Amino acid sequence: MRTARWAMEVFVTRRIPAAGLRALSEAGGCTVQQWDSNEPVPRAELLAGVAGKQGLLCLLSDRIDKEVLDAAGSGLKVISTMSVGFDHLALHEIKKRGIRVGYTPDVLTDATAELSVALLLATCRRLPESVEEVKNGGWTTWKPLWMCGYGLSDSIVGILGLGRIGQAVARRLKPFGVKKFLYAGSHPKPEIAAEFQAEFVPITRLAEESDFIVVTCALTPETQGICNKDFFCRMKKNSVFINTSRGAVVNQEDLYNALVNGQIAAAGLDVTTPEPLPTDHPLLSLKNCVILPHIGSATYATRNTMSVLAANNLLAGLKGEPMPSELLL
Ligand SMILES: O=C(O)[C@H](O)CO
Repeated sequence: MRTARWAMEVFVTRRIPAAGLRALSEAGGCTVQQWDSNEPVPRAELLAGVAGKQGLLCLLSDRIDKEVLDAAGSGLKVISTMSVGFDHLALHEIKKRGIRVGYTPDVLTDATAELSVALLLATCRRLPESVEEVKNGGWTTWKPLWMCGYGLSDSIVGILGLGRIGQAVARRLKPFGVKKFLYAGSHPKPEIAAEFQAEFVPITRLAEESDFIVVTCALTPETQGICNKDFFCRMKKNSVFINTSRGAVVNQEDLYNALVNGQIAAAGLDVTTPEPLPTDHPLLSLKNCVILPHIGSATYATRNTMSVLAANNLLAGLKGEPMPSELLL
């Protein structure tokens, strides 16, 4: 634990990039208490740490629910999450208490879109499997029918959730020769979709017609488990499924069955339920499933910028000023 002298009190739930902590300490006027570790704050420490604080800077791995809000007490004014996702925050309880929320959209869009494309290519061109074959002696000679996968050229790409990250993915995939973009979501976005000549379709059609599906939607009650048995059954046998949003958008048992039964060709996941995925999880036994440890936004520059934005959101909220990125509840 590290403590510095300020007038308002804030709790920071993890070791964050130095730039973010510096932004807090240079602003003056607060006392910062931090769980100064790379590992998540234990629940008991979170409940104790937040007690009596006016500000909370948290991460997507911290569940901020009624229990935490009660432990904080009525003085808590601002919650600033160093993430664009906010499904870990009990927004209904937060709103009831009049607490303001800051988050970090935009600054991680490029990094996350880049990782989505990397994961898509790694999955459809079987990169982890191929690297493994080189190491284990499976590479005996050049073979016409060996390690073949699927390419983007002339393909149909379906984006589930054409938000900031979905658009940035489409923008990056277009030069690979994608024939057509489809998108599904809560409503059509004709002006945005025009850039990619993307067609708004029901999710069932997205599943049926896409060669590649990239999930970039937010996790909400509406999207929870939306990629389920029915969805995977509709997908083409040679199609590839990519998820860089939140694990809970996918019914993982249904995905496992789709991969094992050859209903779809492959899947690439940067997000799972739970995180971390237990090392004996069935999905990890599949060669046609590439799993990354939620590294969408993990560039040094992006994480620095996220931490500074999270700090600035917190400070602005504490001062009663407009936040650089406030989540409107
Ligand atoms: O919600 C977020 O900020 C992302 O998932 C982090 O990569």
